[in-house]
Amino acid sequence: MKVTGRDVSKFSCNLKLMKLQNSTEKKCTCTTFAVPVITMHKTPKTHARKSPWRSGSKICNTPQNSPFNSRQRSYKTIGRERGEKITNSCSCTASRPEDEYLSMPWFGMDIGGTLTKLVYFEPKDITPGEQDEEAESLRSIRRYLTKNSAYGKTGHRDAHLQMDNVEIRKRKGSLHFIRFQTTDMGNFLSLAKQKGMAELVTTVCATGGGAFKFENDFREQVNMKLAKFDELDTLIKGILFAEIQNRTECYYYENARDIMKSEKKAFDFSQPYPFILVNVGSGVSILAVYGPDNYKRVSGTSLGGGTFLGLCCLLTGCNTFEEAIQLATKGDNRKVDKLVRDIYGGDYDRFGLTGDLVASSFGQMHLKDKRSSVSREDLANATLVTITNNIGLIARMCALNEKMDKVVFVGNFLRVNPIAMKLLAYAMEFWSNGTLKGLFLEHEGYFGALGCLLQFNGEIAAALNDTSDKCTATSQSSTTDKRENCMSPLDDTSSASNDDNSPKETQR
Ligand SMILES: Nc1ncnc2c1ncn2[C@@H]1O[C@H](COP(=O)(O)OP(=O)(O)O)[C@@H](O)[C@H]1O
Ligand SMILES: CC(C)(COP(=O)(O)O)[C@@H](O)C(=O)NCCC(=O)O
Repeated sequence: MKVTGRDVSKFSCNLKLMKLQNSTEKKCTCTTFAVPVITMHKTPKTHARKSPWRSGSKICNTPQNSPFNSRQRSYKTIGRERGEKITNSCSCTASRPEDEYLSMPWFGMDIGGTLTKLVYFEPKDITPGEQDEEAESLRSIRRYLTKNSAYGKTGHRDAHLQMDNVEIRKRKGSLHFIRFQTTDMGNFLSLAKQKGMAELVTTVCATGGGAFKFENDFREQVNMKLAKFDELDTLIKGILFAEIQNRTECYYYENARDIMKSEKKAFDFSQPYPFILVNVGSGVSILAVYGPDNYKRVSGTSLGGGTFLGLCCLLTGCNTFEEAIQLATKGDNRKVDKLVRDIYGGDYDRFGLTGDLVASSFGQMHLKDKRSSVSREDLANATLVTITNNIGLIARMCALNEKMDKVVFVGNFLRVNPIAMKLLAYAMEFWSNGTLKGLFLEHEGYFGALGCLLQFNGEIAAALNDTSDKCTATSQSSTTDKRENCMSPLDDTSSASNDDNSPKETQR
């Protein structure tokens, strides 16, 4: 699946910079600076674009050894090129990371508990003039990232997820989706250094727990600062952006109640709200989403993708997620689990529990003879079914509690994992008597990184000023009161809809 972009000009997004890395102001003597994102939307379409990634021209007299001078493109130049408002002011400081984001390469990074996800924007509208002026290291990074599909020990580019014809900050290009094991961060940093990234990039937009954990490593090893964004904020922004870009981003399983026959079908997710969002990463976070900047974290469980992989490795001796899934595909959980029929001899009719339902996960494994007859494949399958059913159950309870009828599952646990997706689709539909729908998204685990990259999108940031969403708070809680718990204060419209908990559609 290669994705060709749709018009995203109406997309609005409100990412919050969690903590500005460079809190010490770097004084400069410049007299002008560009207001980088605020006025982007006022740029006339006809405005001539010049080379946006030329490096070297300086405006701020920052110290020689500062990462803000030689590696950064002039703010003034950037502003003029992009038609941004040039403000006469002496208050220019180099402490605003948003200024630095303007220079290419553009990345968004989600450093998760298991995998690091990197989304890279490759400009495709480079003019010959720009090409001449482009720094060689920038060109070679672009070539390296886009021509290869494997990097270092564990890096992979998911070429099938590439998004073409995407417009970000008035640049047309492609988005590339790259992942590597978070445990391989040391190698990634060495590679980044070796490829000259450290000379070009001063600030990386990052999310996920690793944005905090590895902050010092980035600074010390490659002299890069991390501009940190909340992983749940960026997750939602990334999802909304991908949905707008890609008509077939969202899908469901038709005939979900018959797992053998259920089939993937596109779902129109253009009117998404409200919905339950289940992010199955190493662990699981469950959100109730009411609007682009209006959500709360309603639940979570530590029994997630990491649990599946960990238990599978323990039980089967496998070493990779792909191997675990392959084993699970060939196995049969019924040899491991205790079914209703193993206990009742058939169905438990009174409460609608059919005989083939799992009554007790791994419930046969206390018996020596049963233990000796199960295969690695059966154990892998039972592990997958156990973890997936548990996630499905919690998600369904959350949907019931929030009175929502759509449950969107994301996260890399679903990667190459149709068994889990079909089981989740089944669980949503069957246990709700058809009132709940399980939905899935093609870019599975990349939304956090994508949401981070969208910081580069001038239109989106500019839309912040116009949008009726007035959510600005950054606190997060997991209590059940929506008002207290909401990530952002609600404006009148959204609070009205919030009072009514019914799963009605909210216009985007
Ligand atoms: N190549 C892989 N290596 C390790 N885990 C993988 C891989 N592909 C999918 N997974 C699954 O995805 C989970 C991580 O999902 P992800 O959304 O990236 O979460 P996190 O942000 O916590 O790393 C793993 O726990 C595992 O179940
Ligand atoms: C701590 C996390 C948000 C980290 O995200 P992840 O890297 O797992 O995607 C997630 O693992 C989680 O929500 N765990 C469950 C915690 C709980 O509610 O019990």
